[in-house]
Amino acid sequence: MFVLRQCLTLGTKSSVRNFAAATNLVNVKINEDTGVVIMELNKPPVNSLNYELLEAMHRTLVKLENERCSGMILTSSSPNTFSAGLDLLEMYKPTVDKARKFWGMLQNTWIKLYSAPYPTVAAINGHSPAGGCLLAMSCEYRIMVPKKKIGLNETQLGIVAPQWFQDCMKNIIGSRQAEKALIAGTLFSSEEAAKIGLIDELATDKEDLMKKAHDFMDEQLGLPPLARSTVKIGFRKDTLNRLINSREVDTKYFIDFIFQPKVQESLEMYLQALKKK
Ligand SMILES: CCCCCC/C=C\CC(=O)SCCNC(=O)CCNC(=O)[C@H](O)C(C)(C)COP(=O)(O)OP(=O)(O)OC[C@H]1O[C@@H](n2cnc3c(N)ncnc32)[C@H](O)[C@@H]1OP(=O)(O)O
Repeated sequence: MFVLRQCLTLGTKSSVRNFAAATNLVNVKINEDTGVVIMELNKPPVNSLNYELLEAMHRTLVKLENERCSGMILTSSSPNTFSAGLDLLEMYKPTVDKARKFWGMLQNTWIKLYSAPYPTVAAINGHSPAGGCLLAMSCEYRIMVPKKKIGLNETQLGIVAPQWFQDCMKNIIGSRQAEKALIAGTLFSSEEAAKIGLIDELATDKEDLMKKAHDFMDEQLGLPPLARSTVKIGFRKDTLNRLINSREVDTKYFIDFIFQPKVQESLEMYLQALKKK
């Protein structure tokens, strides 16, 4: 299988097709021979997750349900950042309608990604704070380049990671470690994240990252797909259902929270600090 994949990625026999995407916010390529898809986030400079990027991801995930997709590798075209998390401008002084639409699309995208039956790998080629960490945690396996940061740092911004973000972290690193990390809003270095199991493997560089992602994919493709996906969904269903059964409450909580003057103040200060950097 490994040799076959090397041939395919070296291009001798491979047939890689670009997915016709409605926008260039995501680059999507499917290997017609293996069915493995690479979804590359492409919203420079830092892949901040605004409505349009989330919609492009969601549209792709829906489309993959009808393609012969055997697995998906999620990565980024940015040299330094996997994703900077939610676009702060979506939360800073929005209208209620805009905030509601944005949050609904985030929920939609997460539900599709977290419940994808095929194997999913996050090839984390840069920083991955907050919503970026959520995307990575929603995949089944995480590989990361060295000396970058990952974590749910919301507390540090004066906001709170929603329950489903917290659940994803608990499911990966356990309740005690997650509680400490969430209260402090810890951003872990790649190396620290590997130690606590927030990421599964370290890679030396982008090339090694993609090689390791394909290696994991090869292992998964050797397993009976129905048994594999049944176990995966079994593990994830409580976390999924917790959000699916309370989407409206979750949205209301988000809106009530971000419209508080103190929260808007914190966001304004954080945005200014980012601009001054
Ligand atoms: C009850 C519910 C309450 C709310 C729940 C909210 C849940 C999740 C929250 C989030 O995901 S909030 C987002 C948190 N993200 C961060 O804290 C990361 C902030 N960014 C950074 O730390 C850095 O940008 C980086 C990712 C480490 C990359 O550093 P780099 O030096 O390469 O790039 P910068 O110069 O800092 O940034 C370039 C450019 O992008 C703008 N920007 C960065 N991050 C964001 C963002 N998340 N949203 C919007 N814009 C962002 C940054 O201001 C720069 O802009 P310009 O100065 O070039 O205009």
